[in-house]
Amino acid sequence: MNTPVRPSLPRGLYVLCDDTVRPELPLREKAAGLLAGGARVVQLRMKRTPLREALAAAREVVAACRRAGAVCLVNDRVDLALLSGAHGVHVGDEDLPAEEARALLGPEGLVGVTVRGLEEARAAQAAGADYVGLGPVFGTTTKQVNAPVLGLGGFAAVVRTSPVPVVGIGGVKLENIADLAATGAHGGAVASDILLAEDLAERVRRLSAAFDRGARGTSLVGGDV
Ligand SMILES: Cc1ncc(COP(=O)(O)OP(=O)(O)O)c(N)n1
Ligand SMILES: Cc1nc(C(=O)O)sc1CCOP(=O)(O)O
Ligand SMILES: [Mg+2]
Repeated sequence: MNTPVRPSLPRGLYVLCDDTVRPELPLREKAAGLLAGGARVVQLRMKRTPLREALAAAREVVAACRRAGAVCLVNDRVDLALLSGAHGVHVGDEDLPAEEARALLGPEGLVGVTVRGLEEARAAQAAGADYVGLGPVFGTTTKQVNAPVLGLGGFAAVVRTSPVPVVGIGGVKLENIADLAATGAHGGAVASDILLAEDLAERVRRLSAAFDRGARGTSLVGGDV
């Protein structure tokens, strides 16, 4: 009998396909732009889309991601992740607990968990998380976050000792993603810096390249990004 294999979370740029940023642009068009730019990880974050529309959007975006070979995670909703055939889910304090998300998804689903520090990262691992989203690394206007800004130093300190891969989130942009990657972060999650760009695909390309450069230790601080 074959053991189900859980996909691994690709390292690098992690994009939020978000309905709160530039809400007039449909999610499927956002996803098309992100995938055209080579996005390898897409999180579908739907905060204002009615449930049935959200299910339809999830099915469309997951199918597009699968055709492009990208990993698609649904934010908050394990039910939508299961119904749409997504690769997994991302949950935080206001969502199902990580243990329950893991139980519902089974061993083959990816589970990401929001954390604010090292102790929470350890707890997330014990609860079955594959990775943690740690933030806010920088200030963000996309969401009101009730937690202090970590800054690059605070973020790096958690990355160094976290038992699970860490994706940085909150105010991650072209001018700071290489430095974020240079801390050893597994990924950099970006919403507004991409979704507000005129050319989403081009912004994805530039952010991915900057992350990869930073991860290789060749970040040019203040240089050509
Ligand atoms: C990669 C990643 N990290 C953190 C979050 C935040 O999740 P959560 O705390 O559940 O807040 P909402 O996104 O649901 O507002 C995330 N979405 N992605
Ligand atoms: C959805 C989200 N969660 C955060 C957290 O710290 O938990 S920060 C954030 C917003 C990310 O958007 P942007 O890239 O536009 O700053
Ligand atoms: Mg959530």
